[in-house]
Amino acid sequence: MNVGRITASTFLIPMTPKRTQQWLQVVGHAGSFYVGDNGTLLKRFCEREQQCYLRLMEDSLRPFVPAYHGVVQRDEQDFNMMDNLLTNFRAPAIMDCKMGSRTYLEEELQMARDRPQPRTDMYEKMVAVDPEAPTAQERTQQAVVKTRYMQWRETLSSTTTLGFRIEGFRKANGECITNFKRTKSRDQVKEALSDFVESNTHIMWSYLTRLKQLRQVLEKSDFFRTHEVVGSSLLFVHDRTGKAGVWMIDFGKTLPVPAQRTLDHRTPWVEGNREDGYLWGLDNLIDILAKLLPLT
Ligand SMILES: Nc1ncnc2c1ncn2[C@@H]1O[C@H](COP(=O)(O)OP(=O)(O)OP(=O)(O)O)[C@@H](O)[C@H]1O
Ligand SMILES: O=P(O)(O)O[C@@H]1[C@H](O)[C@H](O)[C@@H](OP(=O)(O)O)[C@H](OP(=O)(O)O)[C@H]1O
Repeated sequence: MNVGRITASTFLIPMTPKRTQQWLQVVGHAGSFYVGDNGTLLKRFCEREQQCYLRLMEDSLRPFVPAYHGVVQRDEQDFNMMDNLLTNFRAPAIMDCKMGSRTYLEEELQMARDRPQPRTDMYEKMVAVDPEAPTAQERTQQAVVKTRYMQWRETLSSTTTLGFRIEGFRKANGECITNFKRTKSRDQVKEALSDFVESNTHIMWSYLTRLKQLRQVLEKSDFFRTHEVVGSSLLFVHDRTGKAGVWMIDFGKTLPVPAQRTLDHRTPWVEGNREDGYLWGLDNLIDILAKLLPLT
């Protein structure tokens, strides 16, 4: 599904007479969401994502994902209905971190080999950041293949070196920052995280505690053990009342591995092993956040 990208925009759409539902999309494809009734969010239907949510509702990870409420139709299109994670926050700060050391599926790599489809939009996004990045052939074609673009994005940012990257955030004061394509080193990530939480140690502690709980649950989850989790994000939300939470979102590229196989999510990826580096990234994220706090 390619419905365009957004950098940051605000949707304040009243859905019920009783209460105004607030929602704001930090990053991701534009045009994929509607705000639903009673604190729900509708995301453009994706069967893979539906299958994941159905399984996650039965898994120990359930408290760490938005509750899933099935498929609904709007304007003759199907949507997955889930909880809007912003519902119980006031003017929240929101951050999207894309997890894992790889942002494309093994099957996408195979497809790119079998049927390469060079894209001009990705070439343009690439040269906008680094005019020197395209190869001579890409320059001639004025186009790049998607997996090559994704790999370039991974090495430019912290995806390859830390196993996660900050995609963007909105601070409690409404400021939106999405220019993290070159945020790569531990120090750069630290600085960005510190800016997001506005150096509030209470919020940092809350995030750290929640991430450690998530790690414990991930290490035991049947769902996680048996799925390649690619392009999924952690959504961080806090507000000025001191409330904070982190949830896993975006399972459009999360696939079951063949029966009898399992993943540990820390072993480095080599093509064929399906490893995604998710837990390695979470280890690094926890470590970086902990170092922002005194005496952890
Ligand atoms: N359940 C939710 N509650 C609140 N906000 C959400 C929820 N799901 C998604 N969002 C918002 O929408 C953004 C994009 O979500 P998501 O990653 O699912 O979309 P996508 O279009 O699949 O993204 P990508 O471009 O990475 O494929 C998130 O960064 C977040 O701001
Ligand atoms: O962040 P960027 O640099 O804008 O690049 C986009 C990002 O990698 C998305 O994750 C990807 O969508 P998927 O993860 O769904 O593949 C999208 O591909 P697309 O243009 O084919 O939708 C890319 O354009």
